[in-house]
Amino acid sequence: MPTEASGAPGRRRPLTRRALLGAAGFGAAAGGGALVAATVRESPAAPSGGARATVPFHGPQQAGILHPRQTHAHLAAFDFGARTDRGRAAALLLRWSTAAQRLTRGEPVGEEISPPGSRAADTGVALGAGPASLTLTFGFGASFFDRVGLAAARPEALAPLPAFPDDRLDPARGDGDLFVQIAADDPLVCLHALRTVQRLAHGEAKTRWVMSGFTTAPVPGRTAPTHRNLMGQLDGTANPSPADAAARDRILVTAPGAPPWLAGGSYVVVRRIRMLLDHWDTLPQEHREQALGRRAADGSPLTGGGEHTAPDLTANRPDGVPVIAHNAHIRLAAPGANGGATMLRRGWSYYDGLRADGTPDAGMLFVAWQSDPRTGFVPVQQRLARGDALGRYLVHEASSLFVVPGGVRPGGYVAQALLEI
Ligand SMILES: C=CC1=C(C)c2cc3[nH]c(cc4nc(cc5[nH]c(cc1n2)c(C)c5CCC(=O)O)C(CCC(=O)O)=C4C)c(C)c3C=C
Ligand SMILES: [Fe+2]
Repeated sequence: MPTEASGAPGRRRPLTRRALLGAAGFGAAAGGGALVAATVRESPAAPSGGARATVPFHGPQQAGILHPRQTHAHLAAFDFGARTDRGRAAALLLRWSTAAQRLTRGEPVGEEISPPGSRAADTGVALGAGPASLTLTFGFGASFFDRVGLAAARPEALAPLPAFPDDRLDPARGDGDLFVQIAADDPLVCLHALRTVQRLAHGEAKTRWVMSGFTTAPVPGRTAPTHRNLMGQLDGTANPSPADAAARDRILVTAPGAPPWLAGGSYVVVRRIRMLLDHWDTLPQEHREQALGRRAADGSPLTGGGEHTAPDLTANRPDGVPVIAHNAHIRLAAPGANGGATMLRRGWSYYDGLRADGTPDAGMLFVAWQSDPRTGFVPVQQRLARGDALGRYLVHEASSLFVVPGGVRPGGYVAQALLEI
């Protein structure tokens, strides 16, 4: 077990890196110097493609936001234990950052950064399989700031999401002090990273929930193809392009007044949205396409063109009825209908077997990134919840909002500028 906490939970006190490296539950196990050396060691040349492909952990943004979606993901939230304080939280984030750096290079995470009492370091389950574009992306729930004694630093945009009509949320599968999104193009690499993150949280934070998702494997020769969700729709067509600077400003926190720890960060909404697939699958194709406003085969809008042709929301049929229905999903969700609301939707499908009633427990792990949820997700979901034709076949079962700090520089750790102020 870790030694006693270095301060009472919530107590605010100056925190130097030296103090951090001596913090309980970390320094005792690792020895600060060895760990710092490990965090600054530079990566070997990145191999390219498939299992050997790497996405650097360090950079101006955390990896896993703008990078094309990998095929496997675990989304997990953690709650701190009773003894947590700012120093212990910083030590955990240093452990996690060190592990993330190593895992994303395909290197083992050795015993030397394990907290005392945690289970054995690495069973080798993913040996030789990765890093397969592994990314680990860390975030904080609103409760994080209270738990570490930094309530005054909690961003206003991290206010709880409003209640939406017809939400059927399970609190045990939402929120949490800490969040991690782990994604990779190999399922063993992905699970190994989750198990490592859990191991390194030992004595400090407990897993609150985990949700696991998947999408189609990349098609050779096609770059970042739109994926099909479990309703059979091409999903992601109208996403903002991370290559577009104006769009990036709506995905990442780039405002000059943002606190340093948040610069280049983002806010992520995570929702478990079950699909009533047994019902949906029996509907005539025309009805399914009307509910969305796009054709199933190629994702083109019902007003014509190809997948990336802009929908004509003013077009009417000869009888005066709009070609894209008043309650079609893409009409209600469009930025133009929601004050310009923009978000990068980057979710995964899930299948968790059958429910007690024999229907599939399947749907979408909706993951949306934005610079401010109050002008991103919230207005869009408010509109969708009032009458989206697709919504009849969906049940929102879990919901979370996390703030995701900016990127990590070599030798640093996630949210260092917040935790060492
Ligand atoms: C609040 C935000 C949104 C939720 C929740 C949401 C759920 C959801 N969406 C689909 C399938 C599709 N959505 C599509 C487009 C689309 N969806 C949103 C927002 C939410 N969706 C936006 C902003 C847009 C883009 C609108 C536009 O500008 O045209 C599409 C069309 C293809 C695409 O652009 O991605 C599909 C398909 C499901 C199945 C779902 C819940 C499970
Ligand atoms: Fe959508």
